[in-house]
Amino acid sequence: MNIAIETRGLTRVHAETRALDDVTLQIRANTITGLLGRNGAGKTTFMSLATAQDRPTSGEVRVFGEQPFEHGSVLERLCFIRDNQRYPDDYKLKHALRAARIFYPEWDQAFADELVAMFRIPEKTVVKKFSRGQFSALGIVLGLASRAPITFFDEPYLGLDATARSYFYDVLLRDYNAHPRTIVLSTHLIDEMDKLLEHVVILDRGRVVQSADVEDLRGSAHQVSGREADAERYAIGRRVLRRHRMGGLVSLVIEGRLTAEDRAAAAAADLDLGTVGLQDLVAAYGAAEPDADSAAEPVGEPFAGNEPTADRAPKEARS
Ligand SMILES: Nc1ncnc2c1ncn2[C@@H]1O[C@H](COP(=O)(O)OP(=O)(O)OP(=O)(O)O)[C@@H](O)[C@H]1O
Repeated sequence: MNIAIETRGLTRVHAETRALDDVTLQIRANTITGLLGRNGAGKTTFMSLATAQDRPTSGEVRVFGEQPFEHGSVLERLCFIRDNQRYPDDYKLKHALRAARIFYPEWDQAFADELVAMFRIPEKTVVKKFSRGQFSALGIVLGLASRAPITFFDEPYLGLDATARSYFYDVLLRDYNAHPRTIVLSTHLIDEMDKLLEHVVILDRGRVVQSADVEDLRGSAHQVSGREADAERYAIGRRVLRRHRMGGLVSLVIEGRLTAEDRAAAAAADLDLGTVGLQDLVAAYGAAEPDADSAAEPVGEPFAGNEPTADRAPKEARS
């Protein structure tokens, strides 16, 4: 397996906050990996450390086998598009493109021009006067046209309208297929990006609670719904990741692959079985706050007592 990024015990502490806490993981080369997790989970911190924009408190990060800090040959292969990127006051589109052309060895100007036209990025306005969506679009142009071997996007869609977001997902996939490379992106729009992601790393309060291929994750749980008493009986002895209650009905996200016995048990109890969406799985693994309120958890009510813990987390997350 070709590894692009590897961390061991990576930790970043700010005063009282463990922004990243003993993170050991690997990100495969030539995959699109989603960094998922609630606000403050440590996603930006992870990207800042991997791109040498910040230093770990302890532990280490290796990018293409090297420590990135002050390692020019590694840094020139990285592109980090931050959601709050700063540009010089007088910078216009052409200045940002010119700087990118100098900085990124694989820069594709024709592709950048195509993207600028599609996103309708203004040429005469200084970047600091851009709308939020135009600002994000500029980041996307720089990130994609850089063709950097590893490109990090930190919530690249902020302010983009639905048409522009859909265009971004399409063009990202098209360009990634034509020019395979490693893409790491943080997102809260899990349902929208579901089809883009091959691997996900779910962070919660600075720790990795899941690092898995999306296909494996999808198969790692199932959903059962029906009358509450019947569903709860089915759940006895199984680990319930999420509960959604609707009147006398309940829908449970249950850890574990569906077996023939599960199907028989569900059919006997007149329960419906279904697959679990990535959003629900992430909520189950990455946002399982026992007392999170329902407004913060629109997909359902987390089940107290079933919060993922280190001994329940998968092997890779624990190692
Ligand atoms: N420079 C800093 N000083 C103090 N605390 C910080 C600093 N940078 C990050 N933190 C804290 O570290 C934690 C992780 O922050 P981080 O920005 O990595 O989260 P995130 O997952 O990217 O969040 P979001 O989804 O809201 O962007 C947060 O609690 C944040 O307040």
